[in-house]
Amino acid sequence: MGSTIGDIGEFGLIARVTARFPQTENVIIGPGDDAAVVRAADGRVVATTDLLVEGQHFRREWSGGRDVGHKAAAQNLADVAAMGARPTALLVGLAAPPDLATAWTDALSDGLNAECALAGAAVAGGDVVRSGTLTIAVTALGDLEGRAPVRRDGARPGDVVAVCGTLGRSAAGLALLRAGADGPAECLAAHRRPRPPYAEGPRAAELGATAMLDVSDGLVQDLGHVAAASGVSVALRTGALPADPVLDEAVRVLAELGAGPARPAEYMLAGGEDHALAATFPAETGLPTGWTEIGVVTEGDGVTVDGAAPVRGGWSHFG
Ligand SMILES: Nc1ncnc2c1ncn2[C@@H]1O[C@H](COP(=O)(O)OP(=O)(O)OP(=O)(O)O)[C@@H](O)[C@H]1O
Ligand SMILES: Cc1ncc(C[n+]2csc(CCOP(=O)(O)O)c2C)c(N)n1
Ligand SMILES: [Mg+2]
Ligand SMILES: [Mg+2]
Ligand SMILES: [Mg+2]
Repeated sequence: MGSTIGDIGEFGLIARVTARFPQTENVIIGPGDDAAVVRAADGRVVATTDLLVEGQHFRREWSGGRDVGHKAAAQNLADVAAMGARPTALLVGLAAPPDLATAWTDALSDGLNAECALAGAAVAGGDVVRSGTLTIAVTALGDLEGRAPVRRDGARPGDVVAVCGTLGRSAAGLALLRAGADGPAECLAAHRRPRPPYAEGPRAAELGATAMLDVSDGLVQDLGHVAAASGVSVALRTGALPADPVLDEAVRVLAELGAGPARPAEYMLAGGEDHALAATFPAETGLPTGWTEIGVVTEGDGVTVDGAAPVRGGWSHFG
């Protein structure tokens, strides 16, 4: 039998957790004092927070500690990137039952580290408390490095709407896990460890993106926030969505199991948690390489798909 966090206690757990986090040049003072001190070349700090709650965002039978670490970091680092900023540091709150294995928290820390490394960030501090519900609450900080933040309210009629990153794979992965399927592996991996294109956030900002966000709840729903904040309409074309043979295969597997929507586009339009970046660019700017044009900004309100109001929505926690 391995040890549990109840065996080693709060300060044992803090020592164990913090020993796993590397120091980076962004973090001037890391874990061990009352607060961290994080470098921001810019004088402004981008800050964002998102929680992962067992049962709501992950299940321990479907995701290991390392997966949850990757996902907790990714969903926050993606929000920093979506402002056009470079992630610098994470603060990690862990609420956990005392019988949680230390092997699980070690794996969580390793997953946090590995995902942070992909974005150039590091864990700079956090908190641990006892709780019946396993919860990971992450705050991410970022540096705009002199750039203007890319908000949700800057889309203008005539702009091009584009995405970078996968769409629908995470939702398909979750549906596959629910249906007891063991592949396509890329979809299961997308649910367990989303791969946001971090570097594309600052790049899109430099290239003049007028609005940007990461797709957490579903493309249509999230672009609805851009439309509302900007006072415009977003017109999407399903034919322009990036082709994804892996998603096509997942939908075939799900259809055989009698599970899930029939068309890949439905996963791409309504599936959350891929943390792709969606942005609007002035038509004359052109798109950065690696981005796919999926629609245009027009006068009006709301999001349309192929000229009509979409039927299926995205994720909402409270119905
Ligand atoms: N409890 C809260 N107190 C203050 N602000 C909040 C609270 N919850 C959300 N917000 C703010 O509301 C805005 C929208 O939050 P939301 O969580 O939907 O965005 P997101 O983090 O990009 O998406 P997601 O959580 O789906 O990844 C953000 O600016 C967020 O900081
Ligand atoms: C076990 C389990 N059940 C359901 C889901 C699906 N899910 C949960 S939250 C969310 C949207 C983003 O959340 P937030 O807005 O909190 O960032 C989605 C698509 C999951 N991942 N795991
Ligand atoms: Mg949030
Ligand atoms: Mg977001
Ligand atoms: Mg959400």
